[in-house]
Amino acid sequence: MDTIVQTYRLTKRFKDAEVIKPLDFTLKKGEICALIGKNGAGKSTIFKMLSGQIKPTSGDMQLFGKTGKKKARARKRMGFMIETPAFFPDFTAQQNLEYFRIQRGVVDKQRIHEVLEIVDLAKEKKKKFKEYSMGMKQRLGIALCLLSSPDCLVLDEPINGLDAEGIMEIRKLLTKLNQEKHITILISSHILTELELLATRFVFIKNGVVVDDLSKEALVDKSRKQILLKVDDPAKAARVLEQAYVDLQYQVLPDQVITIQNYAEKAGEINRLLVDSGVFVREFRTETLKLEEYFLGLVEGEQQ
Ligand SMILES: Nc1ncnc2c1ncn2[C@@H]1O[C@H](COP(=O)(O)OP(=O)(O)OP(=O)(O)O)[C@@H](O)[C@H]1O
Repeated sequence: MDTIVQTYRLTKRFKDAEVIKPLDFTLKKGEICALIGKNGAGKSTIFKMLSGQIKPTSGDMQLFGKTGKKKARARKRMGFMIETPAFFPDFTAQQNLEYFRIQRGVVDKQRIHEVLEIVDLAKEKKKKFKEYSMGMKQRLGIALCLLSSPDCLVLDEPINGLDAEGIMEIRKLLTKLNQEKHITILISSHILTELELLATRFVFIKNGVVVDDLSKEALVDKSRKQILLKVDDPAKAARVLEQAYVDLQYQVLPDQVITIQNYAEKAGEINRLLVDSGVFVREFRTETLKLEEYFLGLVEGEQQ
């Protein structure tokens, strides 16, 4: 079974507000899938529907290919960290995990030591939770998710508020879980750059709608350099360019501006070609597309 999550036209309405519009989403085995959207976009609501914490208003979903009652058993193969786990501040990390191990019916006592090793907290297991840094607290939360040896982790903003070192540690940990333990990961953030180095797929969400869904390769592609030119006759320029380059990707923008996405290395040649064809080129430059700005444009904007 290669599909871990599949939703079909899943929606959620709170009173008058439809906060998740019909959502068709697939999470494939082995992915580290980042759900990116600003606060209020609907990330937690999607995760809560997946975890069973809240009921969808309409639509359906399969977990590990199961629906109906079998879905509940399939859900046990997933570890969710949606809200900060309610650890006891005066308990040590080990005592906290022991409490939840019993509560969740995990039989193997040894598992506590295993998960503390995995999240690199074994040496600090006797420290009280309240003495932990933010990053350590988050890693303990992930350890708690791992107690039941899940095949998939769903983590809601686990690096929110962490410093650079904390973010790097979580990134290292999640990469290790994915590559060595073959755990599929669905993770959310409101900042693309936090997950840019970690995820293998990026799903952008705005006002409860998926506005883009890109592989890592496609994302890297979008961050390549582009050519920006300002000409007197954009239609003519476009004709000349299309004749010269069959697979040219370009956009004609307002103010007689044309941007070319996939030929930055041929900037000089393109400039010459246009001039030789009688196009008056007023401005010509290559620029690096600011990925963060581009995607902020995608996920920000007025709430509907
Ligand atoms: N229980 C609720 N009752 C009413 N509205 C809710 C409820 N839960 C969430 N919402 C609304 O649904 C929308 C989506 O919220 P959600 O928490 O899913 O967003 P998010 O992308 O996870 O953002 P954040 O990172 O701020 O949690 C928001 O407008 C929020 O106010």
